[in-house]
Amino acid sequence: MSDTYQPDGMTASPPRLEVRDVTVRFAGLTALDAIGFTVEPGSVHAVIGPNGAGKSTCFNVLSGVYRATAGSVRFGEAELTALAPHRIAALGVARTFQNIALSPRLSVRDNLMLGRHRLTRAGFVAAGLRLPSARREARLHGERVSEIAAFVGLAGRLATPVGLLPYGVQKRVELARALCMEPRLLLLDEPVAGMNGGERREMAELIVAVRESLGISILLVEHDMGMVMRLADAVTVLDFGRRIADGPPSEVQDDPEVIRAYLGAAGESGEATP
Ligand SMILES: Nc1ncnc2c1ncn2[C@@H]1O[C@H](COP(=O)(O)OP(=O)(O)OP(=O)(O)O)[C@@H](O)[C@H]1O
Repeated sequence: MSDTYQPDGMTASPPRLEVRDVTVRFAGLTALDAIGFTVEPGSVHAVIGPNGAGKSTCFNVLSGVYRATAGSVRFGEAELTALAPHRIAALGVARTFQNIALSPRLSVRDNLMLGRHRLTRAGFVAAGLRLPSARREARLHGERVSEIAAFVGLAGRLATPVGLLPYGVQKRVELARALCMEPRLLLLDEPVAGMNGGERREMAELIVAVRESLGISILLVEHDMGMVMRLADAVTVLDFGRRIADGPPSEVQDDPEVIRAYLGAAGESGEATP
């Protein structure tokens, strides 16, 4: 991994994310029931819970895809609950998806350039006419893309169409694309789902590198308990839309209610316990 990539000036110290009393109801079903937690600046915070606990709903509220029925989400001074996804992204909140959301026919470089879209100042017409200002801007974005690709270990793959890459590498491209938005808070939705052991270890190392080298706050939803316990500074546990535990991993994993929730889920679905 390269050490030349640094966050831009805006990312020097990320704001605190404060989720307070957030409720989401879907036609009679309460997917989130007045949940709250705080992501401290520069920390790795995990949201875990059995299937259907409300983890994805929580992510969708934070990124503006779902509107909360009640409650507030503050990112520094900004209230996120009333904002559209592109406005939230503009504040420096970037996300990856559970299922890869890249353009498989485009090269890694082109996918990463799409990640820089919100930072592009040259208008559509200037870019289309290839005016000098637009060319200069494209060159700077291209250099930044190269730095970020090197940071995540993709320098040699920039010209490769994403669809030809192994799954674990595609997940790294997704993370790189999110970094291309120069985020201050990164939302990672099951970053190691579907990966083999080696790919999981590499992704875990990359997440640590992002936190340590860039100081970006990271909020992740993850089923791999071993990874959560090793990586996270703090863990929030959801079950049936309620917050049942919140704290450092060492405390949360011994919490009787957490053990009960996971044992119950394992009894129904055969999933691993924490
Ligand atoms: N758009 C929606 N419309 C109706 N119900 C929904 C919607 N999205 C989620 N739900 C319901 O809300 C509850 C929480 O779902 P959610 O996907 O947030 O859980 P999860 O913890 O992410 O689960 P998993 O681990 O399986 O991804 C579930 O009962 C789900 O069926």
